[in-house]
Amino acid sequence: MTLRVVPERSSRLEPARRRWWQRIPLELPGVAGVTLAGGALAGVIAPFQAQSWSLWVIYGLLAVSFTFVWGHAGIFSFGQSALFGVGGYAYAIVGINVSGRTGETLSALAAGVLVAALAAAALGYFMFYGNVGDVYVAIITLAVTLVLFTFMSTTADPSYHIGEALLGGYNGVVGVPPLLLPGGDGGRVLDPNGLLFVSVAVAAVVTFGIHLMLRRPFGRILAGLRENELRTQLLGYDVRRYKLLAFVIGGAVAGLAGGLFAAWGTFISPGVFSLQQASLVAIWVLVGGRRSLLGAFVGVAVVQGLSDALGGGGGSATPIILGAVLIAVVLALPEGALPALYAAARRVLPTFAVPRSAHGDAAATADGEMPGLLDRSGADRSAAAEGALGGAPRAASAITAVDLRKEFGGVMALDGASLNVTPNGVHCLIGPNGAGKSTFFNLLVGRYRPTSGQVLLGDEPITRRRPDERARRGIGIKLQVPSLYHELQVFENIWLAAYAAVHDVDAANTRTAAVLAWLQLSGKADKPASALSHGEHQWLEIGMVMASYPRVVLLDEPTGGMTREETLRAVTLIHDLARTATVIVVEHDMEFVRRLGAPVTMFHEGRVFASGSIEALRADERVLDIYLGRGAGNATD
Ligand SMILES: Nc1ncnc2c1ncn2[C@@H]1O[C@H](COP(=O)(O)OP(=O)(O)OP(=O)(O)O)[C@@H](O)[C@H]1O
Repeated sequence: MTLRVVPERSSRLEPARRRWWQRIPLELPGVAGVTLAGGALAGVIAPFQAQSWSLWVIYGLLAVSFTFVWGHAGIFSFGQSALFGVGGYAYAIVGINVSGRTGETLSALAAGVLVAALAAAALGYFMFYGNVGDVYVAIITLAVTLVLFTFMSTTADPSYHIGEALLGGYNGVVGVPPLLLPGGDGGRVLDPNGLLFVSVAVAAVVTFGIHLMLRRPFGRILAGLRENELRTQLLGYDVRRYKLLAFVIGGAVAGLAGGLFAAWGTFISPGVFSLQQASLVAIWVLVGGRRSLLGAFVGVAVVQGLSDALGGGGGSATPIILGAVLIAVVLALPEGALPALYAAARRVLPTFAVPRSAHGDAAATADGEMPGLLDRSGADRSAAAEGALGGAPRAASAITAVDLRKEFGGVMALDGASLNVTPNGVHCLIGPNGAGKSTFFNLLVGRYRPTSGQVLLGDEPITRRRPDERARRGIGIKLQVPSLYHELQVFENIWLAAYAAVHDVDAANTRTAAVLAWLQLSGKADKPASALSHGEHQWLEIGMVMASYPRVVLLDEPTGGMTREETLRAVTLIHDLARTATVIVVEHDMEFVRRLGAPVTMFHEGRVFASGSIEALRADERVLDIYLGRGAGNATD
C-alpha cells in the first residue's frame, strides 16, 4: 500500500477525505444566513427597531474581536473594551474636526481603527515583549481601561479639547457626526435602517475575514499558541510576534466597532471604559461560545435581549438576573450556546461537518489504514524511513556545552558541565535523579539562561539566543513530560512542527504525511492528541521534533510510559533519526541505553562524572556506587 499525498492548494491546510459539502463548517452558512436575514430585515423593520439592532451588531463586532483575541489566540484581554472606547473617541474627535470639510466620516472611522490598532500595538508590545504572564495580561488590560475611565471623566474643563472637539469629562463628547457617506451636499446621512444595513455588511465582511484568517497557517499557529505556548516556541515560532499581531488585529476590530458605536449614538462618554462594559464583553462571548465567531453575535443578542426585556439595564434586578444567566450558561453549556447547538446538530446530521476542534475538520493523509513503518521490514521499512527522513535541508550539527552552571536559589543544579557531541549518531546521558540532566537540556534549548558558561551549535555561540531562535537554527527537543497540543489533532500537531521549518503549506502537508507514516499514526491523523495513549504521546512528540528537520535532537526520557515492545521500536526509530541529526538521549532504562549501543556520558551532582560505553560504565566501581546503588539493588536496570 502506498502513501498518497494529495497536492494542496495553499488556502487549504490538509488533504481532503470528506466530500466538499461535508467540509463546510456550519459556522459559515450560519454567518451567511444571519447576514442575509439581517440585510433583508434592515429594509423592512421599523426605524426604532433598526436602531436597536444596529447596536447589537456593533456590540457583536466588539465581541468578535474578543473571541478572536481570547478564544483563538488565548490572550485574555479583559480590557478589550478599552480599545473599543479608544476607537470611539478617535472617531468622535476626527469626525468633529474633519467631517464639516470633507462631507464624510469614513476617514474618522478609519482613524478609529488606526488609533485603536496603534494603542493595541503599544500595549501589546509592552506586555508580550516584556514577557508578562497571562494573568497579568488580564489585569493590565483591565487596569488600562479603568485608568482611561478615570482620566476621561476628569476632562470636563473646556481646556480639554482636541481641535473643535471638547472631551466633556464624565458627560462625554457630544455632537459627534453620524455615519456620513460621501455624496450629496455635505455627505449622505444614513437613516437607522441604512445604518443597520451597513453595520451588518461591515460585521459580515470582518467576521468572514477573520474566519478565513483562522483557516490559514496563521490561525493554526494561533491555536498552537493558545494550546501550548512553550511547545510553539520550542518549534521555532516567535510567540511574542504572533501574540502582538493577534492583539493588534483584535484591537483594530474593536476600534472599528467603537467608531461605529460613536456614529450610532452621535455621542461617546467614559462609560465605554467602565468595568461594567469590560465585563459585558466577556459575558457575551462566554454565553455565545468563546471560539465561535457567530456565537459572539448570538451572545450579544441573548444578553442584550434579556437585558432589554428586563428594563434596558435600568432595573435593579437586571445585573442579578444576568449574573444568574451567566452562571447557568457556564455550568450547563461550558462551551457556550452555539457550540452546544452545533453538538446537537452533529448528532442529528452526523455526516455534516461541524467544527470539532478549533480548526474544523482535518483529515488523514493516508490512503486508508496504512501499516506503520515499524511493522515492515527490510527494504520496505527503509523506503518509508527515507520518505520521512530524506531530503533534510540541513546537515546534522555538533553541539557543545562549555562549563555550564545553573543555580536555582541556592541549589546548584548544574555545576560546570562540559560536553561536546559531534555530528550525527546517538549519544546517551545517564545519571541518578537530580543529577542535572534535564537542566542541561533546558540550557541547550534556551528555556533557562545559564548562571555562567556557553552553548555552541557547531561553531556559533547561542547562549544568549531565545528558544525559538535556537529551534530555527535546528535544535529540537522532546521534553521529559510530553509537551503537545492536546486539543489539536494528531495531524495538526505534526503539521505545526513541519510548517515551522518549511513555511509552505504543501511542503508541510507532505512532510506531515511522511512523518505520520513513519510513526504509524496515519490512521489516527484526525484524532485529537488527547485521545492517544501515553506511549503514543511520546511518539507524537518525537515526530514533531522529527518533522522540523532538526540538526540536533534532544530526547528527555523518550521511553517513559512505553511498553517493552514500544521501547524496542524506539531504538529503531532513534537510529533512523540519527541518520540526519545529532541525537542526545537522556534515559534511566539501562537496557534501552545498551540497545542503543551509543557512547554514554554520566552526570552526577551537576557535572560530567564519567564517559564511555555502557559496558565500561557498568564495570566502573565508582559508577556502581553512585548511580546503580550497589548493595541496594538496581532499581533501573
Ligand atoms: N526550576 C527549578 N527550580 C529549582 N530547582 C530546580 C529546578 N529545576 C531543577 N531543579 C533542581 O536541580 C537539580 C537537578 O534537577 P534535574 O531535573 O536537572 O535533574 P535530572 O538529572 O534531570 O533528574 P531526573 O532524572 O529525576 O529527571 C535537582 O536538585 C532539582 O531539584
